[in-house]
Amino acid sequence: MSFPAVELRQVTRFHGARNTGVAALDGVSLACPAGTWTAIMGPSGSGKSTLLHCAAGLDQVTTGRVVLAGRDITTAPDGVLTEMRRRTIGFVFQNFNLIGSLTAEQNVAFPLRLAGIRASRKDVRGVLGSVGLADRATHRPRELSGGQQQRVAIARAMISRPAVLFADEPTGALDSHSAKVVLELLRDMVRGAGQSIVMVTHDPAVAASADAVVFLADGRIADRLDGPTTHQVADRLARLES
Ligand SMILES: Nc1ncnc2c1ncn2[C@@H]1O[C@H](COP(=O)(O)OP(=O)(O)OP(=O)(O)O)[C@@H](O)[C@H]1O
Repeated sequence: MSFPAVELRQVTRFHGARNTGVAALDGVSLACPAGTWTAIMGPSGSGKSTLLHCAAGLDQVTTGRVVLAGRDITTAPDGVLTEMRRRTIGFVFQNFNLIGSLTAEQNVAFPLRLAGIRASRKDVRGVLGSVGLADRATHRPRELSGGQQQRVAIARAMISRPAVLFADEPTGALDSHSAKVVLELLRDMVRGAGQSIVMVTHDPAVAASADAVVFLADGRIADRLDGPTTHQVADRLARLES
């Protein structure tokens, strides 16, 4: 892919009236190159979730443009966005968002089924195997630990080979060992398959797994670190929060 995975051009997102409302994003321009992992950080209320939602086409910008995997989605109709959600982008959330009544393998196959594609059992088991859960294929979410559930969610995102994975606090509900496993899987997606990740996190150690960290403050990009260390990230964040 020669174009950025995600590009925001002069994006604003107002909540409420334009003059009196809150500018959750206020002139944000950002290009995340294909095959890279970008972390979004910033104080509470700085616009991280809004940025993720606008970039993924889950929320509409007030002004500016959003280009996702080379396609301008700013005013794309619902049908196009739905299609992109099924084929081009994947999501991993803090609380896993698995379907409780389905087994691990049924959860993994679910997005493809929605897209009218029948995933072979071999493919589904293969992806579950790659996240270390080959022996848990027929377990339901309640029979799995938090870390295992998040690995099922990652397998579900991997099976359609999305160009861009959006992750919202993907390790927020996990212990440190499970978090490490999940971060290694995300790293494999970027390194092995050339996929791109845009991730919101509050945790400097998690952000340091990314290739770059973009810091927001009051809806604007306030800082950026490339090749970050945990210490550098914590230091920059503390400056923004002080
Ligand atoms: N639906 C909404 N209506 C009005 N204001 C909103 C709405 N959604 C978000 N905001 C405001 O926009 C700003 C950015 O919110 P956002 O959720 O993007 O921040 P955040 O950085 O993700 O925060 P946190 O770290 O606390 O989750 C905040 O001031 C918030 O109050």
